[in-house]
Amino acid sequence: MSTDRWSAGVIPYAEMGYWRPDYVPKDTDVLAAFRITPQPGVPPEEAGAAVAGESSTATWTVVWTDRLTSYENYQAKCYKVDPVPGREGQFIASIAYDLDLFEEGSIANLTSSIIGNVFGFKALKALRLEDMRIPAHYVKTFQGPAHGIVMEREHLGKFGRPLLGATVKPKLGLSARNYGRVVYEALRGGLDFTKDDENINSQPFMRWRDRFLYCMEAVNRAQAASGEIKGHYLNVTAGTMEAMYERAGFAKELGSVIVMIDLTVGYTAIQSMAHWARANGVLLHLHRAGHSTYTRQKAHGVSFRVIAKWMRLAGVDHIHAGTVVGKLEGDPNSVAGFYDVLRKDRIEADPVKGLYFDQDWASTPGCMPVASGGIHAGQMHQLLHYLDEDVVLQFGGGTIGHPMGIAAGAAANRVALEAMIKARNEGRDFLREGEDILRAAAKHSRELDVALATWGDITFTYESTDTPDVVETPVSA
Ligand SMILES: O=C(COP(=O)(O)O)[C@H](O)[C@H](O)COP(=O)(O)O
Ligand SMILES: [Mg+2]
Repeated sequence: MSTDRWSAGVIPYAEMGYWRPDYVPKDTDVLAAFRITPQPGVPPEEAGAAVAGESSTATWTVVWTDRLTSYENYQAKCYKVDPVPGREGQFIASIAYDLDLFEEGSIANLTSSIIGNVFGFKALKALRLEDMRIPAHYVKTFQGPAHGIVMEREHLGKFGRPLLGATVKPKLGLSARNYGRVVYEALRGGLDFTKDDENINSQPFMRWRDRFLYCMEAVNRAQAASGEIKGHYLNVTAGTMEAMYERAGFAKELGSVIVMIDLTVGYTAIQSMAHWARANGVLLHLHRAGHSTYTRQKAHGVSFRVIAKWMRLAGVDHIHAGTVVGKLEGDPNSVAGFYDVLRKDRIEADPVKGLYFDQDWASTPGCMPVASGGIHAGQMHQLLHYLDEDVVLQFGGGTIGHPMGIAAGAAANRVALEAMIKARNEGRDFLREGEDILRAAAKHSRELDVALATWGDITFTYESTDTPDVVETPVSA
C-alpha cells in the first residue's frame, strides 16, 4: 500500500487506485465505455480515473474510512483509455465495476452509480456513456421483458412479417368517441395495433376511462370484422404508481392485450409496470419519450444503446428504437446496433454498429423494437431491409393522412408489407426492386396507389448526429 494514498488532502484519482492499466476485467464485472472530453491540462487517464472514482467509491479527497472497507474490491477501475480517431480531445475510457457494487434487479441503483454524479464534473468538458457490458450474472437478477417477442407472436397468432401499427393523430384534442373511430378504422383497414401518443394521458378534453372504453369497443369490433387479434396500446402513464395500476387494471378488465407507458415515468415505475404486465398477461409497450434530450449528442449524455439495454433488463416488451428512413434521428449503423441489443441473445462487439462490448443476454426474452416517426408505405422495402421482421412498423401520419381515409391508409400499409414479404420469401432482391414491387402491388390496390402518389417522394435526408465512431473495442470477443 502506498503511503501517498493516505496523505491528507486532494490527491489525483489515478493515484488513489482508480487508474489500473494492468487490470484484467473479470467475467462478473459490469463494464462501461465512456467518451470523455477532458478540460485542457487534465490528462485523459486522470479524467477516466475520476469517472471511475466518482461512479463507485470515491469523493474528491482522501477519507480515512476507506480503511474500514475492502476498498480495492469496491473501487471501479479505469483500465484503458483510447483516443477517438479523428476527434481531437476525445477519449474512450473503459471502466470495470465489481458486481458487489450493485443491488440485484435495480436499474435505479445501477444508474445512480454509473451516471449519478459524473456528468457534472468540472474537470470534464463533456461525458457520454457509450455502452455497457452487463454480465450474465447481473442480467439474471432482472425479470427481463414481461413476455418477449416469441410469446407476443404466439399471443397474437401473427408470424413471419413485421407487425403494423399507427399512432392516433392529432396528438391531442380528439374526444373519446372520435378517437375510438380512428382506432376502429385503422384496425379494420388491416393494422395489428393502434396506439395512444406519448402525451395522451387523461386531459380535460378526453379522460382516460372514456378513452379506454371507446378504444376497446373499436378493438372488439375490428377483431370481429377481421377475425384477427388486434390491440390498442392504452397509455397508462400517470402522476402516481397507484393511478397507473388503476388504469392498467381497467385496461385488462376490458380485455386489452397491451398497455403502454412513457420513459418519462422513470426506471422504477417501468420495472414495477413490467412486473405487473407479466403477472397479468398483458404486453407492455414503452415510448421512449424524452430520450433525445440526452441520447442524441455525440459527446455528452447516454447513448440510446445503453437505454435499450436498461429497458430490456427492466422488462418492457416493446420499445421505440428508430426507423433509419423516417423523420427522427437514426443513423443506419447506430440503429442496427440498437436492434441487435434488443433482439439478439448474444452480441459480439462491433465498432461499426457502435457496439463496444460482447453482451450475453443469458436467454432473456427479446424486446420488440418499434419503428415510428415519419414513415410511409413507399418506404416498405427500405424498412424491411434495415429493420428485418421482428419489429412493429408504426405509421401515424402515414395511415391517418391518407386522402381516401384512415382504413384506406391502413390497407395501403398492409398491402405494401405483404407484397414485400412475398417478394423476400421468393428470394427477390427486394431492396433494389422495391419500387417495382410496390408499383405492381398498387395495380391491384387503389389504396396503395394513392398512398404512393401522395407520399412516394417524401424522404427525410438529413445528416445524422448520432453516428458511431469506429474505435478499438475495450474487450475483444
Ligand atoms: O407519434 C409518433 C410518430 O408519429 P408519425 O408516425 O405520424 O410520424 C411517435 O411519438 C414518434 O415516432 C416517436 O419517435 P421514436 O419512435 O423515434 O421514439
Ligand atoms: Mg408520438
